[in-house]
Amino acid sequence: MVVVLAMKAIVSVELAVIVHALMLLDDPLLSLPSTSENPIFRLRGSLRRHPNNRPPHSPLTSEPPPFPPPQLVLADKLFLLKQPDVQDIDKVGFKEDVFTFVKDHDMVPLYETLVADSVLDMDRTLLDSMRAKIDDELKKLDEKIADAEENLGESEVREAHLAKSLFFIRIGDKEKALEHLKITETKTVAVGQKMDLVFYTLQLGFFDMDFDLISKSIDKAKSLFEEGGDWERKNRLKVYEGLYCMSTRNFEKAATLFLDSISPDHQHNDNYPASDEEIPTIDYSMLLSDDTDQRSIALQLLAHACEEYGFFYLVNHTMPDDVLKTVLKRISDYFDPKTVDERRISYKKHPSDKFQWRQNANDGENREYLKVIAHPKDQVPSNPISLSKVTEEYNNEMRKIALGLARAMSKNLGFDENYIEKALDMKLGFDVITMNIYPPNSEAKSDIGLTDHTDPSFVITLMQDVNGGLQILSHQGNWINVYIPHHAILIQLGDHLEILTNGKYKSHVHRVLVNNNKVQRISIVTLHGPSLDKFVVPDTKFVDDENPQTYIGMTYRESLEANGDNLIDLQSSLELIKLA
Ligand SMILES: O=C(O)CCC(=O)C(=O)O
Ligand SMILES: [Fe+2]
Repeated sequence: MVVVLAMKAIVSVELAVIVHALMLLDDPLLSLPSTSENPIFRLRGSLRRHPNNRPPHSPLTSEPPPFPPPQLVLADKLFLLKQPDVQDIDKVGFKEDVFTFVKDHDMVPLYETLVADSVLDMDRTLLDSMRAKIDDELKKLDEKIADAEENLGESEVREAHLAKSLFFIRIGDKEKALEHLKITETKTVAVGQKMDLVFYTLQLGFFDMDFDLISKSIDKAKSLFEEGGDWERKNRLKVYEGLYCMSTRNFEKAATLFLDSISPDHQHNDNYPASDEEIPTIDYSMLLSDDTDQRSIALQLLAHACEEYGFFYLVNHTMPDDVLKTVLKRISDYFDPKTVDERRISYKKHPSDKFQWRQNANDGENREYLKVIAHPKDQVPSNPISLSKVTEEYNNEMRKIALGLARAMSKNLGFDENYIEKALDMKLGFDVITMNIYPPNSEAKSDIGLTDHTDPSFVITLMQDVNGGLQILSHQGNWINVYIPHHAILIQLGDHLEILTNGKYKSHVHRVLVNNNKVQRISIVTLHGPSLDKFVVPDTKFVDDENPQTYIGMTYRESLEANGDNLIDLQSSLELIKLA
């Protein structure tokens, strides 16, 4: 009676919370399936997620296992059945549910235990029929494995072994399931698929609260992620780890993990409808990979994202987690609502072309922001504020990423990899960081955090603390809600890449909503520009009879001065640069 003994051993509040937390993630699981259909397949992909919240457009990924695992619903009912304070009338219902589940999934080992514990009555005919079905099914699964091993490819062999592992999970035979998951692992190459096997193991661990198995599996998953892995699986692991933390009473860590993995329901605003269309995801590590196949897949995906979208999420990049965390913390401290007057006074005293600070709460804009020059070094003011060191570190890291993208894009455009760097003279590139907080530390006067605009520069990189509010207008004219996966960077192409490529790679309009003051959000937006003196004009390579030159040339400085109070203001002047 492993299950029930383990259940008893657990402090009731914790188990109830854990199982109910799982259930909250997917309401349909509250009722047990009443058909003989295998819920593992029926519920595949049922993890409630933002529609935009999908793995990269990468052929190397596949669907992870269902979440939450249906067996945990069974564990919940079994637990409630054993509680003295649960009403008898409710117990009758739970007993029926448990019986149906056991019967539908041929869970012979659990049935025998429940009969021995007088929870269920013995029905010999049922037991024999379940055993016969298991034998029958195992025979078929073994035949499939033999056939795959003899006649088919590696992926079919893996699939056949996985099917047998899932069968043992379904009938609740933990030992055999673990044994067979190990065999399946030896047939698995892709990191994502290896992760999925760990998720199945975690499901087994949570079913009977096998803490040793759970913690070993979490460690294993984490080390697998060091080899790569998509963000959705990483999010999923956070939920599992959060549950584990709850069961060990580490509630603070659990809360952080849950919040990190949550989807941004709060970001919708009925007055500014936008779709949840998928935004491409590019794996930076694949762009730099030594494996030529991987690199070429990543380059193709990047070319598609640049031409068809003009924005994408960058994952598996090189921005260190601690640098991002520190900069976000410092910005949050800096925007302390109690010190807003100090900031106002301080910025009156500073050169307005080196810093710009504003607090706007009006119909057209509702944000507080600080803009600072981050590159080249001789432009960076001797910054008196607490942020200078962290923004310098952050920008050093982000510059490397922007230059890495410049190299990849140069190749995609048919040039050698230094092309963009030279064409925009990025060694002396003018980088400005804008730190935004929405709504500002005063009541917002409208829904608009930042109104529709495009940005000058080569690319714009954006990181943030929470999702919510940013919308991008697609080239097809639809507004799309942006949901940046945890720790990913949103990359947007800037006006000057559009000018250089004569419109092949376009910048795009975007805006920020403040969502009725529901969520306060910090973003760090860097415009990685050409050097101020670089004359930027469409390259002749992109100009021919079919594609006449559509932009006039001017230096970056002239383009920034054309439409702003000063350079740091960074207003787009694309409309002035565009030929009719
Ligand atoms: O904060 C955001 O999400 C976007 C900000 C932005 O577009 C900008 O600062 O140019
Ligand atoms: Fe912007």
